[in-house]
Amino acid sequence: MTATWSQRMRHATDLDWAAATGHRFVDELLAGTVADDVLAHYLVQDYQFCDAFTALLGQACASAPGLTSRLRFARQLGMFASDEDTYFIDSFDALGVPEAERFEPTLTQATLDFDRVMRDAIESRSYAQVLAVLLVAEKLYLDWAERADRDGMAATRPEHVGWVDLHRGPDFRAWVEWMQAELDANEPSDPRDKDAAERAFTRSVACERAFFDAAYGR
Ligand SMILES: Cc1ncc(CO)c(N)n1
Repeated sequence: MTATWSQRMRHATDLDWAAATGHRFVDELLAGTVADDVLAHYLVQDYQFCDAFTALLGQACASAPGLTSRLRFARQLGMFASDEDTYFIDSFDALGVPEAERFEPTLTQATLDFDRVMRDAIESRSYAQVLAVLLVAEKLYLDWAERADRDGMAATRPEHVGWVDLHRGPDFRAWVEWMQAELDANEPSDPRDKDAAERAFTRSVACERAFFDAAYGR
């Protein structure tokens, strides 16, 4: 079997992908040893990431070719507005993150860069470009979270376990696999759109790695 378009994009980013899924932050999260200030900083920045990400999901819903795909994104948007947001609020409470930090933090360069990638995809309105960024964000998180299934997880605090559990399990896996098949089924015939989607994919993987680095780089 020859590799699909999405598999080729994925393999072209092997180095950054492995650095992100094997990152110190993930090691410490799974071990339950991540320092509270590191986790708080990461979650504060990630809440801002989630703002652009929600907009990106909305664009996917708008750019999707038909009702079946559109409803798939609509369901995921609903999950984001409930389970994922609850996790953030509960974790901010547990970690004592003040209001201003929750809603108007100073953004790190890594967050700004990732935000740009997502906003570029939104502005393109290209289904392939939007899906490429979404797929990286979700598949890379599935990959590191499934390390807990393979190796076990020593973490027990809800702020730790909750973040792992949001990114693994049969439903999350099915969502990621659906998106990957959807991207391959919608490989652009326009070479410029295809090229832009490939660049969006690559940039997103580099952003994921830099985002974890930034949790320590203060
Ligand atoms: C930075 C980042 N990438 C991916 C996800 C999950 O999509 C997340 N919550 N944050």
